[in-house]
Amino acid sequence: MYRLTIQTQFAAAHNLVNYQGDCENLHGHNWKVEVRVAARELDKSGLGIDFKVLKRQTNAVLDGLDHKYLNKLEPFLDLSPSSENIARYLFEQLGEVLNTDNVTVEQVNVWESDNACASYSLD
Ligand SMILES: Nc1nc2c(c(=O)[nH]1)N=C([C@H](O)[C@H](O)COP(=O)(O)OP(=O)(O)OP(=O)(O)O)CN2
Ligand SMILES: [Zn+2]
Repeated sequence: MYRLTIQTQFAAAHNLVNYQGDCENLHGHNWKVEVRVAARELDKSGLGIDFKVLKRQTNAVLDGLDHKYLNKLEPFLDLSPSSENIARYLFEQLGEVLNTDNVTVEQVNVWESDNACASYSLD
């Protein structure tokens, strides 16, 4: 099995729901996003999936979050937009566009800061 990872980022505002502390107030982050996929086989170019495709599809999903107030977006109307829930949302959205017989989205890591990351994965 081959494993490929890309990194990208988005900026957005949010506030944690049902949370007591500073983070219940509106604030923002520059989230770094890492997407890891597994590929069973390589194509004739030796690629599991083109990094360009992986980045383009990821950025297309992130465009829906970039420079938005996450709490006001449909996926987070009834769900606190924590990094954990953002990671799961991205995992599910990316699975819909990237999963094939050959490629499987395995893990999404969402870095809220340089030292805090939440992940969602297959198991
Ligand atoms: N498990 C999680 N914990 C927290 C999340 C989260 O998404 N998942 N999010 C937050 C807040 O979004 C908050 O913005 C982060 O606050 P904090 O960790 O305090 O960030 P700081 O940069 O202020 O870190 P310090 O090291 O405390 O200065 C909170 N927790
Ligand atoms: Zn925050």
